[in-house]
Amino acid sequence: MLDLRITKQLGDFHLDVTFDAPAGVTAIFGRSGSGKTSVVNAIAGLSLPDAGRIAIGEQVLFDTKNRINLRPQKRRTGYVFQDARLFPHMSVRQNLAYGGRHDWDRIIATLGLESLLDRRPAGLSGGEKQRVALGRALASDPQILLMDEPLAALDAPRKAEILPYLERLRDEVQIPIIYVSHDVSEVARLATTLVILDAGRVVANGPLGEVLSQPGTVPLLGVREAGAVIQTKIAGRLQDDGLTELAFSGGRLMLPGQFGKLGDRVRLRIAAQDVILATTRPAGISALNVLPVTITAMEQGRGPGVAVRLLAGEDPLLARVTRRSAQRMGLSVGQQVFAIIKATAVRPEDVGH
Ligand SMILES: Nc1ncnc2c1ncn2[C@@H]1O[C@H](COP(=O)(O)OP(=O)(O)OP(=O)(O)O)[C@@H](O)[C@H]1O
Repeated sequence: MLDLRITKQLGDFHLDVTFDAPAGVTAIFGRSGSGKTSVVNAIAGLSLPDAGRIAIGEQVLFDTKNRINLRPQKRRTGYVFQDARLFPHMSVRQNLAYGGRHDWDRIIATLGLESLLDRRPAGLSGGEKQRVALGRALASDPQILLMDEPLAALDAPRKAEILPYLERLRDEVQIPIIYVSHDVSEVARLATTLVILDAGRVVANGPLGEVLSQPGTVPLLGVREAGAVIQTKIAGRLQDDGLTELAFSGGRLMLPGQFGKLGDRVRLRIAAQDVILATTRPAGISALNVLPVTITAMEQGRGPGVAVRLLAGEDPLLARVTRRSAQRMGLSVGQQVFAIIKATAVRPEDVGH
């Protein structure tokens, strides 16, 4: 567990950040200039906070009160940057060995590096280079992995290619992974914990599903990007229709596509704008997914929209409706309504594991 509490003045910019990061992926999300890189650099020891404390488990990396400031080399951090920064004259095998020899075979298997070992970085795709950079960072046996926008330089197909490796890594390694990103769909796919920064401060922080379903996050994520993430399991297949049935605490959803075997876990992001609300169970509509839900919070935005937090079973969902609709329907907290999710609204990149 990372335990961080720091302040730093950078010109006119004041950074004042406190959060904990358990094992798994803690995504630090925020728009450009919100302070994400400054936080990661403080963990790595590349920049010195004015005050605060940074500890990983029992080990204190930095503490102004007790005058502790471990040098970067002593912090055992694995750092992966936006560009892979591999040594061009070395093979993949040599690049990995430069990191170290820790858990070598498992790292190679987890990141699918077997077939790349004898190649040089110049011959690798952007996604392959990042996998090697990640392997090199892990081979040094870090106690924390820091990833600063590792996919930002990749095009959509390369991103789609590398995301399953990152999902596997998240589920296999025991150390905290700090993942900086300004891409909501990436965060929704990977994060266990989400920290949202705005102008140098933490404005939301907690388990991913909880944070993403808070109506207050809508303006921070953007109205089109806002939406909840739910964990489901594959419960069935309708072969003829090409539909998969996913079960979660709130009921069952039918989605087009194949997402794995029966019983596999599937993580699904449902954009707030793709959820329609009805006060009575609708009949005669084409949408396949109608879930009984309870309204648990509502928040009016600056524009014409109202963000509505819903509970489907034990899982929170988020819907965005116009203020006019909310008034006309008489929506209020505690009310039982129906959420309608169009089967084709969930994009392939919003389905993960
Ligand atoms: N050495 C410095 N002196 C003055 N201001 C700085 C310095 N370093 C960073 N800043 C300012 O601090 C703010 C936060 O920068 P930081 O790079 O941490 O943000 P970020 O969220 O990582 O942004 P991006 O996504 O664009 O990388 C910015 O406004 C930046 O201009």
